[in-house]
Amino acid sequence: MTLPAAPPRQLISARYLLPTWRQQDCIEDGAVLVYGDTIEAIGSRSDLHRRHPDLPELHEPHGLIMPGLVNTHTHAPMSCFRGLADDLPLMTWLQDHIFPVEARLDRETVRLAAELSIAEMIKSGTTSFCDMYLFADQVAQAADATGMRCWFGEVLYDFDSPCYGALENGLRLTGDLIEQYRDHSLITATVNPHSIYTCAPELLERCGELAADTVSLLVIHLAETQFEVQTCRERYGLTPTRHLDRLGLLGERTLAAHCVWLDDGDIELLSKRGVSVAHCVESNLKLASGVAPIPRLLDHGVTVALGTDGSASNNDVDLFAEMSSVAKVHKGVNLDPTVMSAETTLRAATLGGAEALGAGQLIGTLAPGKQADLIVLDLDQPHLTPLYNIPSHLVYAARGADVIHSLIAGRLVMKQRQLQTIDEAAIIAAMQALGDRVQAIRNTVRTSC
Ligand SMILES: CSC[C@H]1O[C@@H](n2cnc3c(O)ncnc32)[C@H](O)[C@@H]1O
Ligand SMILES: [Zn+2]
Repeated sequence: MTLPAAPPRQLISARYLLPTWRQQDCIEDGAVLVYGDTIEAIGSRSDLHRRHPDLPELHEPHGLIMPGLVNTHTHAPMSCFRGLADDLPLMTWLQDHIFPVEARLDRETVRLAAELSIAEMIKSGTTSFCDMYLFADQVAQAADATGMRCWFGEVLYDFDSPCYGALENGLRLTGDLIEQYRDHSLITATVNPHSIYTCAPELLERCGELAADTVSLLVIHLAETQFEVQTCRERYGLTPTRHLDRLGLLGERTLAAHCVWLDDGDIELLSKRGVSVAHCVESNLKLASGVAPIPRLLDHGVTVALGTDGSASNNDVDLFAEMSSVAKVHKGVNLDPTVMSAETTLRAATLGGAEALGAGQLIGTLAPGKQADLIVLDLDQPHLTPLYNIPSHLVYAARGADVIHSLIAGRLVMKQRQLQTIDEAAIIAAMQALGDRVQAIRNTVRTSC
């Protein structure tokens, strides 16, 4: 499918415009003036109409325009393993079920499954995602073909990879991908050591050096389970966070996924070093890993963003569902309904995500000069009526399926819930066929064990 070009100048307008995560910033009968991939102006519809009377306009009289959501931790191709193994703790799930089938993955599967997740993300309001996986160039190609904004990286660990074979090749591949995508406007390559329990200290150090030398984001799973903390203490006498710090990996371009098991010293260290946290509450709940101390991290000034993790541990990539879970879980575990307010949660899903990816100047809010990454929701729905407070509805009542239009860098990638850059029916049919092949692989793996 060829990508439709963005009209040079267009007006997107609706009943409400929420340019940030704050109710006080809401503009009634608002509009966004888009010039190419950039926001030229935001304001009242009547004012922008008066100044630009003849522009093409996408108007939703019952709609809400808001920033596109940012999913900061995904394994997009894991959509092909959705529902394959559930109701297990992380290490059993990974070692006995996921790693064996991943060892037989190929490029075509990764490409198809990544595109399926991108379709699901766009249909639920996400306009940017940060992905770690095998055959990661296929994730980048899927993003490129569909017009999605993406940070991606090839996973690095001590064992051989079905993608690059020996580790040395993986480090070289990562460097090459960073160079290859350096000038791409929507896609950025990152450095991705999997975790402290799959990467030896030497590998972690080399990843830190590569990220520093190439000024790249370093993404890692950190302190996800009690098992990880215990293993790290036994092996290195340190918590996972202090272990990474000793190896020089904690800094402003570090994005740590999960961060469930942190002590006070770890939290202070993450704050001091400027590390951002990708909070994946639904995956952590489903794998029974625990609940990350997000209110305490926020109190310490840590940038908190949201991630869904892969579709095999969530089991979807819908950030609206994630926001609802995030806001409620922390109230429940802290016995305090004031923590993780709707506005705080919405910030984490938008500007927090952008900041975690080093793109706070580019995306995450709607403002002149920023990229035109925005979504439009249909508010004319029973579950969104009446309306007193927009962040409240977005976090506690809205669903991904309420998103009707989506623009990424000024390009309309979904119009009236029809994907414009993806042949949705074809992808679903292909994935159904692939599911049968994955099942066959799984049966082979099981009988050979
Ligand atoms: C090969 S890229 C990513 C790698 O991580 C595995 N994975 C998926 N979810 C998690 C998680 O929550 N913690 C640790 N590792 C995870 C995935 O299966 C891939 O192997
Ligand atoms: Zn993960």
